[in-house]
Amino acid sequence: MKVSIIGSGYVGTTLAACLADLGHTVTAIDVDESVVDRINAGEAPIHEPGLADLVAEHAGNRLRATTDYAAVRDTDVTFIALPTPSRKDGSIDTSLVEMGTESLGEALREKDGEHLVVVKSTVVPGTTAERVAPVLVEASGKQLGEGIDVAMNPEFLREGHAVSDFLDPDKIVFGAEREAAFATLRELYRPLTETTDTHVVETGLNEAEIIKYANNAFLAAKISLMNELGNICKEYGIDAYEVADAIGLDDRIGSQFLNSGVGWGGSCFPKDVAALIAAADEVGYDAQLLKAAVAVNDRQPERLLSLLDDHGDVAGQRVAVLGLSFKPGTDDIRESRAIPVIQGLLDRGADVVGYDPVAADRMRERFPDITYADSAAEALRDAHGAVVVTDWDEFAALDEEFDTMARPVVVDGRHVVGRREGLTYEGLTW
Ligand SMILES: NC(=O)C1=CN([C@@H]2O[C@H](COP(=O)(O)OP(=O)(O)OC[C@H]3O[C@@H](n4cnc5c(N)ncnc54)[C@H](O)[C@@H]3O)[C@@H](O)[C@H]2O)C=CC1
Ligand SMILES: O=C(O)[C@H]1O[C@H](OP(=O)(O)OP(=O)(O)OC[C@H]2O[C@@H](n3ccc(=O)[nH]c3=O)[C@H](O)[C@@H]2O)[C@H](O)[C@@H](O)[C@@H]1O
Repeated sequence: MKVSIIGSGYVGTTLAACLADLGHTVTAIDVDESVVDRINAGEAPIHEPGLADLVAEHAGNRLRATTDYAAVRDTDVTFIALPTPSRKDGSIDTSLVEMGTESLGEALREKDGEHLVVVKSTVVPGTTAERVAPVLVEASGKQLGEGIDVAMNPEFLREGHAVSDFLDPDKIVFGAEREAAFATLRELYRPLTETTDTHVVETGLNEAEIIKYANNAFLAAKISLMNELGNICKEYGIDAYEVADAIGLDDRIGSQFLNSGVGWGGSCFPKDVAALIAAADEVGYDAQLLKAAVAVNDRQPERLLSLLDDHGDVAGQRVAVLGLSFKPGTDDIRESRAIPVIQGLLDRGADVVGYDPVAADRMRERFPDITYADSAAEALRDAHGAVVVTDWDEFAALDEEFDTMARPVVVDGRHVVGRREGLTYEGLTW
């Protein structure tokens, strides 16, 4: 099939490269010329394992990029993979999706034949039917079901595993109102559904939209629940990881996403949980459990720092922050727990030295005045304490580096550094 994709970020580029790999002809549309140039040059505009190879293989062949929305006319399906950021009150801002839809609709005015518009962005219930569809109808001059239609196909990929998650998903969700839209989506995903044992869920637009939020809210709340249990365990001197291993053996609980510690960050969990709380508020429901999940998450960085405080005042002392990205395998620092941790240390008057294998440059934009080390060893040297914020594998291998600390105290927020002689070790929940 001929597919166009509006927005070439984490989701759009992964979708574009993977659909090209599945045999479709794909046009990626982005307003950012540098993104377009990179894709056309066979380079991935974002870092994801396996993505550069796919872009290099298909660019100039089944994959091309442009800034020109007119390119959608030569395609059968357009995905909208534009950002849906949080507003100050937590609700999502759909203005980029609506602007993109308007440009798309205007371009489709001159197109003959059927066209399906698929919302890939994460949007609250009602967005596709009540915001995207009316803008599309108005801009294109066409009626739904008569030359044009809308569908919703949420994305569940994780950063750092985007390509493998897309090509081997647990489930694919199609939301639509008419059979023709479902048929197009089935055809598009056929190369995947025929070769993997993925489940396909066919449902309505609003249902597809909320399934995405329910998925993320469940996972975020699961981590917060484990953090709550972990905090209780810590007070009793019990290792919460032993407890998690045991409860995870119950199939009804499952062993994944039970890693307690300094909490969840990233571009999606915080934004999506806030958006669901705000959407619930709007329809008159007070989402108490989700609010509590956020409150527990917000508290973890301060709990980490109070464990460090127990070992002495850090004012005027060098303190190492190991890990700056929101999780290992990425340089993404959006909503990283390292941000409140660094801020908390600065508020205490500490002299902060941060280290991350890939995310230091990004964190430098947020905290230009702290020191950045080129290695964990350098960060630890002469430090009066260290906190571990990201579970990079290399931190598990640290050993003699701790001997160079002025005061060898480590507070581990990710259960990654081992206990060793000569080191005062504190686990956040163990
Ligand atoms: N990042 C992730 O891991 C996941 C994100 N999502 C959702 O997917 C959506 C997109 O997120 P990301 O891919 O992370 O965004 P992103 O910020 O990585 O990329 C967005 C791209 O859209 C482009 N853009 C902005 N306005 C445009 C316009 N009017 N026309 C064309 N291009 C335009 C930007 O230049 C940028 O390249 C969001 O709703 C997000 O919640 C869903 C699942 C996973
Ligand atoms: O909507 C999205 O964008 C995506 O959000 C998450 O993916 P992602 O944010 O890339 O990363 P995760 O691996 O889920 O980790 C999120 C945060 O939770 C933390 N986490 C994760 C697991 C765990 O057991 N404990 C824990 O604290 C991580 O350190 C990280 O800060 C979801 O896992 C994806 O399914 C979803 O598509």
